[in-house]
Amino acid sequence: MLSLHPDISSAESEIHFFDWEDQYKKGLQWYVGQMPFSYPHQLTVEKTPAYFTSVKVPERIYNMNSTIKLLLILRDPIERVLSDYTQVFYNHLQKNKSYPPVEDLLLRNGELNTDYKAINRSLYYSFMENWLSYFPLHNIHIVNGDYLIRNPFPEIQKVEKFLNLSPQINASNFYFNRTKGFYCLRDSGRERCLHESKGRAHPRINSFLLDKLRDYFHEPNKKILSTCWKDI
Ligand SMILES: Nc1ncnc2c1ncn2[C@@H]1O[C@H](COP(=O)(O)OS(=O)(=O)O)[C@@H](OP(=O)(O)O)[C@H]1O
Repeated sequence: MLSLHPDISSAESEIHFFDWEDQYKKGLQWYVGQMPFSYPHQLTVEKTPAYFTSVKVPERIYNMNSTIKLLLILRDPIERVLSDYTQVFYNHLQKNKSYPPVEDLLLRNGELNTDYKAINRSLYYSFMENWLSYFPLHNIHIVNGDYLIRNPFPEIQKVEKFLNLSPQINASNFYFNRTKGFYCLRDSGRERCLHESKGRAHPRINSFLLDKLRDYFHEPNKKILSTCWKDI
């Protein structure tokens, strides 16, 4: 979930991007609890994926700024489950710890293990309801994460429009990197892909588990699509 301070969003705004996770990795923990200062011409963006599923965060953000603009990237919930699993798997691997195969975690006695956190976190509508009790839908822009992977430019154009920014990014800012298997950014001759931990191959799952996941997410998917994502 990205939060944006809208009071300074104008065509002249420059984006000031702040990533708590990144600050943590760089060891700059003293920033925690305190947003960095930004200049009046800067549009401040903060990115914290864990906000979306937090029960307390919507109210806290509302109390800070009730007209804030929110960006939410959602992808096929099954892909999100597998992405979540893959991240945790590699985190364990880095610490030389083992992690069970995906089927062992997602299935219990032949049924979907709905207690597995990654499954719960993919029930988008259940979290969205809480956000919508504080923020109007028109202040939340949902980015289709699967489209973003396949063809990022149109998705970024929609984001610029939502933020009332004059178009600053164009199609030539993206190029497909065959080695990475994803689009990467090109700006003033400089090329940059997302970190190597993003875009790792997901485990292949058997059709039994896939069907269970499809069944489970069928109704919640319909709900989020019909209430929040009508233009897709
Ligand atoms: N251009 C490009 N390059 C690499 N990866 C891309 C790109 N665009 C979208 N993605 C998808 O973003 C997923 C990682 O985002 P995360 O949600 O894990 O990021 S974070 O939680 O905000 O840190 C990541 O998920 P995984 O594939 O599971 O790693 C990617 O599929």
